[in-house]
Amino acid sequence: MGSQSLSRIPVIDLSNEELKQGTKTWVSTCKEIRHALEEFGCFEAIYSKVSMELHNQVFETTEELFDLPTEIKMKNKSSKPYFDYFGQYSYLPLYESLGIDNPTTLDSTQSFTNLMWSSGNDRFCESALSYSDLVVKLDKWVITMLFESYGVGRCYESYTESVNYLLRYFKYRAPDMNETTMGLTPHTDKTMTSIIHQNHINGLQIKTRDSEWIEFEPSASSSFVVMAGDALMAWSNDRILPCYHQVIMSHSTETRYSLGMFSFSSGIIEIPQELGDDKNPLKYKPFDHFGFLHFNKSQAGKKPPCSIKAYCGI
Ligand SMILES: O=C(O)CCC(=O)C(=O)O
Ligand SMILES: [Fe+2]
Repeated sequence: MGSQSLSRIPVIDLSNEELKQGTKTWVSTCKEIRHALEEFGCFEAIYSKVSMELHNQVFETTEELFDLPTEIKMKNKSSKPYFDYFGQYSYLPLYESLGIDNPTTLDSTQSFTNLMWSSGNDRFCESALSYSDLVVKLDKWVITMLFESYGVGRCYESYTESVNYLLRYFKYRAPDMNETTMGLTPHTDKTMTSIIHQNHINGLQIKTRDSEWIEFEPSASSSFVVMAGDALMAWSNDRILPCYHQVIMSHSTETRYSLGMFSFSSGIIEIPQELGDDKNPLKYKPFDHFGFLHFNKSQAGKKPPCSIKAYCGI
């Protein structure tokens, strides 16, 4: 494992109202996104549509959520793998997390809120909904530009029709003296994309291709880390490698709260023919994304070094 470095991941400003399809800025931003994902598996997006006020409201209500009794939080269950409550792990004592499936719909956000607070919590529900709406727009923007930069804009419609978003809330408390500082062990996400946003406490580290760990330091409160997941690697025929990351908490700091907007396809992901050629034939069969999540959680999925290749590699 390499040492921690001061270098940074690419920063791309996606706040620009002028960013219209077909303009010069649009074309150059498409290239920047593709380059960042191919070289780093991630980038920092500046996205000021999430205002300071919404940022504050989201993190205040996140704190209220984690302050609920554990048995209430454990009611967050799902038949989908990775969509339920995580926490109370002896090897990860700092970490806890909850998820809202389909967070851009009032029905889902409201039913999650009512499950957590039987007498309701309008502020939580409203901020979750407004936040999700904006971050899903950011994700769709990134996907549009990425698909376009590969000349496969035709795939965008069918992908977005089947996309299933999951909003996860994370808490990492500061470690006690002599306690592990590991917030989350090194991993890649099983998603197409993951968009992470945090409060003022750092901890997310990203591994570069040179095996250096970079600590993510947001440039602003409107900073988001956009990461490629394993499914995007397969979709891109290995042009994009997934972002390897971990969370490490330093001693004597406050609690870190973060939010992740995770994208999954509820259908079959087809690898665009255009992303293969004679030298690089397609390396993956069309695959069922949720089938992959189930495989990854099974005993068989834990053995291979790369579970997506084991699941649908050719
Ligand atoms: O909290 C973070 O910054 C990252 C969370 C994460 O990597 C995950 O849940 O997959
Ligand atoms: Fe992750």
